[in-house]
Amino acid sequence: MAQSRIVKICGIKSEDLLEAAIVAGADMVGFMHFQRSPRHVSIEDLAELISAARGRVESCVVLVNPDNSCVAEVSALGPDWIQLHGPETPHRVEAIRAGAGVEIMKALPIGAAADVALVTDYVGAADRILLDAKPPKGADRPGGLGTSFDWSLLETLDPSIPFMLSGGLTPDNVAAAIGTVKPLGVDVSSGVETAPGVKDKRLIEAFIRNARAAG
Ligand SMILES: O=C(O)c1ccccc1N[C@@H]1O[C@H](COP(=O)(O)O)[C@@H](O)[C@H]1O
Repeated sequence: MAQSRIVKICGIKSEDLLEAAIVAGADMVGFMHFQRSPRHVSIEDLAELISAARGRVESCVVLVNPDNSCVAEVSALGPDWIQLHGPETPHRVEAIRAGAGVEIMKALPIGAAADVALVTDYVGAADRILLDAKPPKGADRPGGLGTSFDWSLLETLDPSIPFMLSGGLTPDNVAAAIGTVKPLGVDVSSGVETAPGVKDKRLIEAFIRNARAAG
């Protein structure tokens, strides 16, 4: 039987919103641990959120170019996944994966055909690939900016590579994204918020409903 499309709601900061995402049918939730993000949560809050998610929905902690002590501290909390959203090389991803003992999702920025060509370097280094919009020069963070990229760039990607899609997805465009790109899953943060870092239950429900309806 074909696996249904994975829907990830990222940047959750409270148990209330975690509960809303679970009830709405999310497969995966993401928690940011990156000081410059408006969705940053502390290690103490991560511990609470991961334990509240355990056995109900897959949890994923998003880190940006973490050092080994950060990876150890986060993996000790027992998330299902760590998402690496910085400039980590394939070699560094492999090293983190070997030491962390949790599955690793590697986010890769896409802005041009040359970025698509780099994706294969990470296949085998990470357990899953996430393709996100390349941030503009001077952006203060590498993701969570609510900007999308030209999905037609992915026409040159090896079709045997499974990947999740993110970058500027919203309840209004998620069905078109799924129809066009046919990703393994979709990931959203800004598109289910009313302001940076402020998630909205109704937008979360609408995103999941529209993603499921797209098949
Ligand atoms: O959300 C952030 O602030 C963030 C900071 C640093 C790295 C990644 C971040 N977010 C992730 O970016 C993608 C796309 O987000 P959006 O839907 O375009 O807002 C997603 O995985 C976020 O969790």
